[in-house]
Amino acid sequence: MQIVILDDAAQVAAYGANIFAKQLLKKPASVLGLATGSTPVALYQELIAKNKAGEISFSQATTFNLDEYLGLTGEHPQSYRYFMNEQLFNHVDIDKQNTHVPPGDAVNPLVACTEYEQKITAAGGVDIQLLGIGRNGHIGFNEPSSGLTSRTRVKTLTKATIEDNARFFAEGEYQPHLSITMGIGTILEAKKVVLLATGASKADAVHAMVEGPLMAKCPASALQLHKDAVIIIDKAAASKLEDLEFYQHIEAENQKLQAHLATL
Ligand SMILES: N[C@@H]1[C@@H](O)[C@H](O)[C@@H](COP(=O)(O)O)O[C@@H]1O
Repeated sequence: MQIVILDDAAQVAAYGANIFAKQLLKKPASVLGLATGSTPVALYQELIAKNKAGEISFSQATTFNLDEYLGLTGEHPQSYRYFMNEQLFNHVDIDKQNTHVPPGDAVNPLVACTEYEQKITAAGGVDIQLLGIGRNGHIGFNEPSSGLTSRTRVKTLTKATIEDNARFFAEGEYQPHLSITMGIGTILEAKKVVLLATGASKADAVHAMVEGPLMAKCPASALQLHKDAVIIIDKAAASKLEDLEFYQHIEAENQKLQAHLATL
C-alpha cells in the first residue's frame, strides 16, 4: 500500500484527480472504476475542471461504478446513476453509452450481477478503481462479513450504512436496504486502486484497513493484498494510524525517487 497523508480534503481530491488525469493521458481509452458518496465529489470537480480546460478527455473512456441501490431506477435522485450523471458525466465529454452503473431496477438482479461482471471483462478489466470507505470499513457496498474473493452480487446494507446514508434521503422517503455491488474480488482485479478518506469519522476504518489484520470484518483490509493500492487520506482520517511518521517518511522518499526517475 502507498499511504499518502495530506493536510486536508482539498489536497486529497487534487492528488487523487492527478492520478486519474495521468491515467487518461497515458491511455485515453482507459476503463475507470468510479465511486459515489460525498468523498469523491471534490475529485470529480477537479476532473471536470481539467476536462473543461482541455487537459484531459473522457471521450474514449469507459466507466464502471462500484454499486447501486437495489429498487431505485436511474432517474431517482438518490440513485447512484443519477449521482454520477449530476456529479461527473453531465459535465465532461464522456459518451454516456460507455458509462455503467449496476442496474438498480433489474428485473432479475442475479442475472444483472453476472452480466455486469461480463461487461467489465469484455471491456478489458478496470484500469484504475476509485474507492471511498465506510465508517465500518466497507468498500462499495461490501459490508463487514463480505467474502474477500466475492464478485458482483446483491448485498444487504448494515444498519450503520443505512443510517450514514439517510442524510441523502428526505424524511419518510423510501430508503433501500439492498444493493448491487462489485465484490471485493472484482475490486481487487482492478490494475490500480485509489482509495480516498477524509475526516475523523473515518480514522478507525483507515486504521483497520492499513494496520489491522486482513479480515472480513474490515472489507477494505483486503486492499492489503493489492499490488498497487494508493490510500490518500487527510490528517484527520490518518489520526489513528500507529506508524504515521513512518508512512510520511516512506512517501517523502517515494517522491524523491519519482523526481529522480523523471530525470532519466
Ligand atoms: N456505497 C458507498 C461507498 O462507496 C462509499 O465509499 C461510502 C462512504 O461515503 P462518504 O464518502 O459519503 O463517506 O458510502 C456509500 O456507502
